[in-house]
Amino acid sequence: MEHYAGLDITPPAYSGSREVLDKDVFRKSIDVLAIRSPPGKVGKILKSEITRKSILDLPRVRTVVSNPRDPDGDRLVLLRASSEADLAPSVLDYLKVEAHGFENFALTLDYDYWTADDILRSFFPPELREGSPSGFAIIGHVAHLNINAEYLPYKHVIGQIILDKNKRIRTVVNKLDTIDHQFRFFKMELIAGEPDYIVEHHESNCRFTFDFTQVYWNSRLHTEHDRLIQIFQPHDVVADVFAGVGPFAVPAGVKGCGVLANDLNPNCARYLKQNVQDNRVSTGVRVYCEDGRDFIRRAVTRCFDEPFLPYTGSRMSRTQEIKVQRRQEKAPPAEVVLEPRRRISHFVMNLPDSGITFLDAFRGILADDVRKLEDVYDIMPMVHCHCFTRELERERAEADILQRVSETLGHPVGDDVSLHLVRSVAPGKEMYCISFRLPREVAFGR
Ligand SMILES: C[S@@+](CC[C@H](N)C(=O)[O-])C[C@H]1O[C@@H](n2cnc3c(N)ncnc32)[C@H](O)[C@@H]1O
Repeated sequence: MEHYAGLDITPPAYSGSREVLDKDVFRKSIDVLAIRSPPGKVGKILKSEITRKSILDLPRVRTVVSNPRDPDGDRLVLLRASSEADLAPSVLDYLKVEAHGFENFALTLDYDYWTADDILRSFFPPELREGSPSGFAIIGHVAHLNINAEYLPYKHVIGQIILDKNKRIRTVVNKLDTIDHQFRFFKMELIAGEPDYIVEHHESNCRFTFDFTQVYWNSRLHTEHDRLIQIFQPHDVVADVFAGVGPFAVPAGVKGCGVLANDLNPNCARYLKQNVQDNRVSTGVRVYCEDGRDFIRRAVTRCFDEPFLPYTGSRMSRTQEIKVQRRQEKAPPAEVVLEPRRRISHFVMNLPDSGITFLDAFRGILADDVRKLEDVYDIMPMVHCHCFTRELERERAEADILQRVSETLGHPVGDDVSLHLVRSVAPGKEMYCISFRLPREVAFGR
């Protein structure tokens, strides 16, 4: 309970219906001490070091109001006090000189004043007050909650409060237990607002549009997306095996990378294409919709046979690119030799549940009798593979992941390897990203 020198600034205990929120119950009148001040002196009183800490300072509440009994006369400056006894002697002495005396003022706080947390705590029966479900993820205009079973009877009220208290939110959904096992998106139920699930979400300075009911999106991964995007150099080619709607692929394209982006979910591929267009990276980002294993096997040939245009430091339109290409074919500039990009520098594999099991697809991807891939792949690609582990202790987690990776590759990973703890996804379950250089023995092996 928050006390302001005798003032009880807490919402009233809820006494209305538990099915439908009765907003009137949250109206509360608080007797506040005020001083009468001539309009010309209000500024001085507000700024005074002596009174500063005694002035009422509540969010969204006006501190200086007109006197209901004398609207054209003195102003009322509201204090953090219910009576003169709450004020320090120095403050009383100062105000006796500067102001025209004290007055009681009935301050009304209502539903609009209280925060979502205040209202939820007041609304729930005492046994549910701790840990009330006010946390949610925001994806575009959608608030996404994961409500615990004991709060489910109140889900519509919870949704209503979140909707009322967050102006950007138009739709509130609760995650249901069922997950689409292949494409990793959750079933959800509408608990308040409009049934509009097509969101426009911003991440890594890019705009993403997608239907939140049909594709995977997790805002908690944004630092992981940014981390890998920072590792990519603008001249790199990146193959994103499980690209979703493009949180790695699109920003990488914006950075200048050539990107082969793939997702087996046709809805992902559809929105990925749209996001590529909306962020104007169509020339650098190519979209595929196939199984990750096939995509890994085809990526090298695709990049070799249809290389990405050289990185020139700027994003170009298709027409500009063609012009540059023609110019280079005719007379490449003597000082800067811009090579078409035929080599994949990074594979990204964010499907933590089963990503490691796809690593066998790398066996022999560079064993090609026709194309001279040894010359192009003087530097081997890095593979960034996300995965889960039940091992919570760092050394054991690393050993567990390394063992599974080596087993599926059929070869130990070399020295160029690092592991990054992405986040704890559940009690006893951590998400890691293992980054390793693809061993030559694996890629060139028959
Ligand atoms: C965990 S999500 C990651 C999406 C995105 N990369 C991100 O970071 O938000 C995994 C993605 O892999 C896709 N997927 C699942 N199985 C696949 C497969 N066999 N081949 C290709 N994509 C697959 C899913 O549709 C989903 O979009």
